[in-house]
Amino acid sequence: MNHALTLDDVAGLARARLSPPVWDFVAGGAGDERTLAANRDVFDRVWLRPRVLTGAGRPGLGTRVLEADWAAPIGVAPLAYHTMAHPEGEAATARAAGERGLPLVVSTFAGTAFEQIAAVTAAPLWLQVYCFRDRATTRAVVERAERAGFAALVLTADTPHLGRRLRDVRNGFVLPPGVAPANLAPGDYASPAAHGRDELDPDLDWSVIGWLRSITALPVLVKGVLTGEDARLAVQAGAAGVIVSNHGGRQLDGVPPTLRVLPEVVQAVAGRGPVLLDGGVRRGTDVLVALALGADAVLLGRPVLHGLAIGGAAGVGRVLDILVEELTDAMTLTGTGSVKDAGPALVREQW
Ligand SMILES: Cc1cc2nc3c(=O)[nH]c(=O)nc-3n(C[C@H](O)[C@H](O)[C@H](O)COP(=O)(O)O)c2cc1C
Ligand SMILES: CCCCC(=O)C(=O)O
Repeated sequence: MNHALTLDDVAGLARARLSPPVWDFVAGGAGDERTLAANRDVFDRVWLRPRVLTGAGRPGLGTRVLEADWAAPIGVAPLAYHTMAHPEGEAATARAAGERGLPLVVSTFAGTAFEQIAAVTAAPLWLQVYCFRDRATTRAVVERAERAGFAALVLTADTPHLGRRLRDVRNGFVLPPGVAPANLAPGDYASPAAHGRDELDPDLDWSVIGWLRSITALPVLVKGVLTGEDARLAVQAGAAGVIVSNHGGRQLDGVPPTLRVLPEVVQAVAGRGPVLLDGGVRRGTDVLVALALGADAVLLGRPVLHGLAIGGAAGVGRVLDILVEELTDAMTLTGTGSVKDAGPALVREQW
């Protein structure tokens, strides 16, 4: 594990550890996986403009999001069933993130009880909310997370139903034995595709933000925003922030890579709350580019499950350490002293 020097190294090791259908469930995207590929390719089309002799010295990576301290502008994206990758699941992830002062967004479909997750980290925990047709189910999940000490809700808005993930269709993917949601009532969750088709509420509109705010005191962020128009509506509806995300290319194939739409979302939100980005972040320079184009922080998805697969909490720790070290390197070598110093002058499109 210690010879893994990049997140791609970790992915390579993880692939050998996971069964092919689980690997495909994690790695795959919707349709032809055009959006999945673009999320990464877009970072290759941007170059950094380093400033020299700035006197910036060793950079400070710390930042504040929703009045909480993060040791770096990097959090863990909501991912269903960490227990698919390692038996200790979200508890292992939370331990690794917590030891590093980094936040974790816990999925509605977490494989570990919220209370167990909260017990092992002092870093911020946010609950990702899937809104079910049965609002009582959603309400129970939200109340449980709030009681466990979670600090914010992240409403996933891009999933009126689960996208067409052809790898899973071809594999007839079902959850491995022993993997189930730990914070939902017992039920038949074996096929994410079937459950995601039948149980999620496809009729949601912006009033759901008001409803969530009526059942909890927690701030609500909206995840899955890809246009300036929706970013504006999110803030108007009472959202505390937005997450620019195409669900890691797993929902509609053909929507743009997140980095491309980040500037229009940042402009629309206009400082009225944090703007986070996920999708394809695999290197410290990717983080720095996202910050330069206006993100307050990024969330990391699949690499976290890769880390779990290769070594539980230690594996996730390795993934987070690599990204933090790479970001430190990139900030040092561009003369960027702090997160807030990263601005548009730092990047240039490929020419
Ligand atoms: C296996 C897997 C499970 C996911 N589960 C959820 C989930 O439960 N809720 C959610 O909002 N997003 C979920 N996502 C999407 C991630 O939060 C995130 O948007 C995406 O993975 C970021 O892209 P990246 O993997 O390229 O870093 C999932 C993604 C993967 C790969
Ligand atoms: C029903 C599980 C949904 C998990 C999810 O959001 C994803 O796989 O992208």
